Amino acid sequence: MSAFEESIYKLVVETSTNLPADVRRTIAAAKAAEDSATRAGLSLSTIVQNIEMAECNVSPICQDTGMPTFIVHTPVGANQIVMKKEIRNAVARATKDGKLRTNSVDSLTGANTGDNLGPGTPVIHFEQWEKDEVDVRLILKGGGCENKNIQYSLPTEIEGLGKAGRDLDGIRKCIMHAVYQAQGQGCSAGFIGVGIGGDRTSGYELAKQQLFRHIEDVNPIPELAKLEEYVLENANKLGIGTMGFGGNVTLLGCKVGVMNRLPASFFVSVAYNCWAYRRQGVLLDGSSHEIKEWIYESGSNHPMNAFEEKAEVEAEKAIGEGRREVVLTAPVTEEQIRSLRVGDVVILNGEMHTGRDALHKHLMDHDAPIDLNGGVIYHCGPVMLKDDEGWHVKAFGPTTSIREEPYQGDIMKKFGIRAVIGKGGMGPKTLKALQEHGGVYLNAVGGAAQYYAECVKKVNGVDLLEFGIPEAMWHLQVEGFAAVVTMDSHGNSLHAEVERDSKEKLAQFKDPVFA
Ligand SMILES: O=C(O)C[C@H](O)C(=O)O
Ligand code: SF4
Repeated sequence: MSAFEESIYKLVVETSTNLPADVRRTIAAAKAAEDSATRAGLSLSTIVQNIEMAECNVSPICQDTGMPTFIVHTPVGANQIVMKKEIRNAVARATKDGKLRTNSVDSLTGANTGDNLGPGTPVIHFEQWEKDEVDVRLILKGGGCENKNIQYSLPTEIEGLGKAGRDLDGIRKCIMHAVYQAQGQGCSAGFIGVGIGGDRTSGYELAKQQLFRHIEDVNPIPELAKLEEYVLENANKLGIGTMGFGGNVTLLGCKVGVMNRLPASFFVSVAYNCWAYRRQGVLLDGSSHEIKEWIYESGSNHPMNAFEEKAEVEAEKAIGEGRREVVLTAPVTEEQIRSLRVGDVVILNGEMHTGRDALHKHLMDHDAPIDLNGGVIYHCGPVMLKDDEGWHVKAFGPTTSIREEPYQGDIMKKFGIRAVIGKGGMGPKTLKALQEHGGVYLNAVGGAAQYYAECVKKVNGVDLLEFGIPEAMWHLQVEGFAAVVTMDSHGNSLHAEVERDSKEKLAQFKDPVFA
């Protein structure tokens, strides 16, 4: 393997497994700002613990290792064709080693290429510069937060905020709304990059580029520096909180860039990134292609002090403060499920089955490959590796549940499923089905892929592997899998409540600020 390929491989592994110091500092500050006994506080403890486990296990922080996006600056005359080939080789190797999930899927057939290579993946942008070194930056931005990106075309009318004109105040309203509409579904607390201007394509690109800035930098354009500061301070007043559980911290960073536009267009493009803000970069020697320096301060040597004992003490404190903890072993009964209420913490033992987009669609008009009566479905596309002894779980966090809203209620009834685990919550159709059928929705901590992988004691089997590793139906024996009841069989939904409250709070930002 060439030195360039080796350096890129190191960059991929570091980006996927070790959150940089600036991100860690920001998350640690969020944790300090949140009452540790609340749902949001407990989730932040889990997140912190997960970050340290990922570094220690050299395994993905989150199971969704995102769309690998490289920005490469090369000296004039460097062979970019060879570099591109070697970047692709490094990505395929990192996938084979379980550092990246198999994330490249044929858009029409759904077939997974298995190595992250395919038309359009990975994304590689080249630029020449008049320096001797090669600068390679990588961002791994997952699908759940990517789905929460949003683009506004000014002037417009924004729900809760009224008219947004073609000025700084209109831009302010777009950004506040962008944070609101993400709720917890992009694994808040998140970071946003904003692109003002451009066309629809370059505007989004500019927004994503902002995510390469250092969290602690200050925007050189004074108006934009003020805007960033304003958004960061005020978005946290929306009360959405970590995972959309409600709380003091909703946004961890806001970076705004600007470019020219056509006279007729005025786009504000927002790229939403989850707390699992995985971006790193390397500066390579121009001739040896060895790593000279890392662009972002390493997360190693920045322990976040989340030792297991401490998280346990916090969990006990939370329970002491009136939160119920219920231990359940799957399969579960209707009676057990009907006794659960929003706010209860469920500790699950026994077998669970993964199922996401392909499986839900499939189950609508096919039989289930196994008996699901009293069963637990986990919205999760894990990272799995196979060796001589069989399959092993490498990362096991939840995926965004709302995508299954059209199917979930029907499938629960059809197969007698009693519990669904995921993140971000589900809508009215599922809530109604939970009530009629006797079911529960449990919210796990999004992105906490190492934390949950440790709960898996055995891989019992797999069905529908032809859907690809993330979409297959994995049957897994778990122990001590903790999740919070956020939708119960009595018609209560924490998600609906937080959305309602935050919508009311959004209205306080209606009046002009940057006149
Ligand atoms: O695909 C996934 O595993 C998760 C996705 O990033 C999500 O946030 O829903
Ligand atoms: S699951 Fe959450 S943390 Fe992971 S990529 Fe998706 S949005 Fe990010």
